[in-house]
Amino acid sequence: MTGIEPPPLRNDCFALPAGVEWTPVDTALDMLRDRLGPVTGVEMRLLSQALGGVLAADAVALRSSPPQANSAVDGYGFAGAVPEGAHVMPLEEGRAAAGVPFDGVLPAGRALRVLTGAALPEGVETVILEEDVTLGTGEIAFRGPLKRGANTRKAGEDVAEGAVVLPAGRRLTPADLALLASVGLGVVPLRRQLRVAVLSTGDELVEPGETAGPGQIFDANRPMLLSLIHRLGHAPVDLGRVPDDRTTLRATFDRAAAEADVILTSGGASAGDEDHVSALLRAAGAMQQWRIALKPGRPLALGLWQGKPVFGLPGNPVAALVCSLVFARPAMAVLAGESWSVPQGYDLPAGFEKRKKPGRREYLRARVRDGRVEVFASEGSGRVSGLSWAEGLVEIGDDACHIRPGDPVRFIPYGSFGL
Ligand SMILES: Nc1nc2c(c(=O)[nH]1)N[C@H]1C(S)=C(S)[C@@H](COP(=O)(O)OP(=O)(O)OC[C@H]3O[C@@H](n4cnc5c(N)ncnc54)[C@H](O)[C@@H]3O)O[C@H]1N2
Ligand code: MOO
Repeated sequence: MTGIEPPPLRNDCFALPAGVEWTPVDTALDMLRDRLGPVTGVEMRLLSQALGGVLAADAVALRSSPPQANSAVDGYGFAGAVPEGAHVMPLEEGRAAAGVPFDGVLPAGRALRVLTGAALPEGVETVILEEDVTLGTGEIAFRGPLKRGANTRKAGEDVAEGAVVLPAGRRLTPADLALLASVGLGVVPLRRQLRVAVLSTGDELVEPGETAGPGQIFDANRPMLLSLIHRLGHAPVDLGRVPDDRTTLRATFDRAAAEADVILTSGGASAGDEDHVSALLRAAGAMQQWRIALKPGRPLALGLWQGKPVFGLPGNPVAALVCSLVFARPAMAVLAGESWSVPQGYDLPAGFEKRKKPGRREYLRARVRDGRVEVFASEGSGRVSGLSWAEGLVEIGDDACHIRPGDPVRFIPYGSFGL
């Protein structure tokens, strides 16, 4: 499995259905899900280096967990159940501890000292908690009833040997590492990290911290997109700022295609005189100008540059983030070998009023206060402060046209998008 590389993407993978003027968000998402696939190779990695990696194959338990029946408490073990009432049992010499099993068979009617995690020796089926026992000389006294199997854990009760514990496409969490370790997996096949090139376009852009002249603005999208990619578990490749000059942009695209698996650009995505991203992709013959029934984020240019998918995000920072979260995030996940996931939202009462055109999905910057969804004061797509003010997005459904305070609306926390 090591070193296997998947095939390149087909040239028409971003083509939208013919005859649909404004494509609904869900149709566009279905298309991405169906037409994209992993583009990254596979390597074996130690569990200690596997956090955040994407499983390239189902993880199968090498052994049951727990591997044998064992005690859930510190106490005394014996065979069978005991009825209600007082009981006295003679104590067997020795004990069973985790990792140090009792070497023998416990005769019926006798009790043995057992500690938490100890494999149950033959003859022990039930354990009584030490707090419920009076210890005498060579015997214990306690009260029933106790069911057979009380305070014990069955072999394989968590996972059976041979069971699939995690599916291919899973991005590993700290809890997943515990699960894999518990079933004996010390090495796992993981996808190589997806490399995502990020570049900003526009003559007006200046690096934050530098001196900006009149008419110039600081590049806000690049730090946002680079850190987003990092958060999503991919490897960001910073290709800097590119002026509105087609030769330089072409050279930067060539570099991006050589150094990365996917290219994210911002700015120049629509069809104006200086919209060089879409112009270049169009000239390369593999460009789709998506017309998605979505606000913000109408102009989204998708294409392939030397076989590498390009997401031409709109320049307005709010649209750039929304398009990244709604489209680029799931697409990059699939390219990285992850399984498709829909960000989990919560229906909560609106703390705002809004009218909108039906037939178009809208995402507003939002946060939850006192159980109600608040939205940012402005819907302006250049208002970066609102992105930072928000703690998530509220998704206003395609067909909604009038939201009144108290109506249920879907709030999707940034965390559900992986931020
Ligand atoms: N005639 C039309 N004009 C526009 C339309 C339209 O449909 N018809 N759509 C508007 C919408 S909606 C958006 S969004 C923008 C997207 O245009 P571009 O992707 O071509 O982006 P630019 O024109 O290059 O920039 C838009 C805006 O964003 C600022 N910007 C760009 N990059 C950055 C950055 N890295 N950091 C911060 N801000 C950035 C740029 O200065 C512009 O103000 O088009 C509308 N126009
Ligand atoms: O993409 Mo524009 O508003 O839709 O910012």
